[in-house]
Amino acid sequence: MKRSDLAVYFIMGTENCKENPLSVLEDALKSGITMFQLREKGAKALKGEAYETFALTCQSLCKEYAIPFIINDDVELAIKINADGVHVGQEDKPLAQIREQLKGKIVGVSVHNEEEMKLAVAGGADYVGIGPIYETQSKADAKPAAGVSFLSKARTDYPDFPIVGIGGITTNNALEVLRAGADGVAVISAICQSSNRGQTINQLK
Ligand SMILES: C=C1C=NC(C(F)(F)F)=NC1=N
Repeated sequence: MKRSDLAVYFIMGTENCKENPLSVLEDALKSGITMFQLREKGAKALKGEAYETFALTCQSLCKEYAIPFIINDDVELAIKINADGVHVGQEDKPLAQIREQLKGKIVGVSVHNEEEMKLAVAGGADYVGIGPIYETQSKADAKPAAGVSFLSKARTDYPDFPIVGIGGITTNNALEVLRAGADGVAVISAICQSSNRGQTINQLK
């Protein structure tokens, strides 16, 4: 994984799209996203066979565009379908165990403070997600918007570590996140709901 892979990190699940999620993903891939995370959450989340089939279809679309395909939380599925990696939160399995299970794959970790950042870096994470930077519509149990202050601090403490900002990021505030030191921005709604994804994605870079 290169730091530039984090430039426009699209995250999506079936709950985030009104249109067909696969056509949204293909349009986003055509429009220049640099990384994709399948984050299947919510009351109507796909489960079992349907979830795996959907994941495999997303994976093959990403492969067509040579874009890293990341699974949120589900380490077992990521291993089973040989995804390019996983993104995990603080509540998931110990990072050391995930790192062991996914040697050579991308392991991303959500961090919210200096202690979590220190543990993620020491534990072998390939990148960290910091947020929510702004108010988010996409995560029901999100912590309050933190702004860019912790992101700036993390960049100061870890000048060369891959960091992506997440939470309420749009074409209107992405630049602030990058100026604060993020390698890129993770986006759900701004891309899912865009009427011109090519333009939106260019304005996030
Ligand atoms: C809760 C999350 C926090 N950060 C990220 C990412 F942007 F990928 F780092 N993904 C998530 N699912």
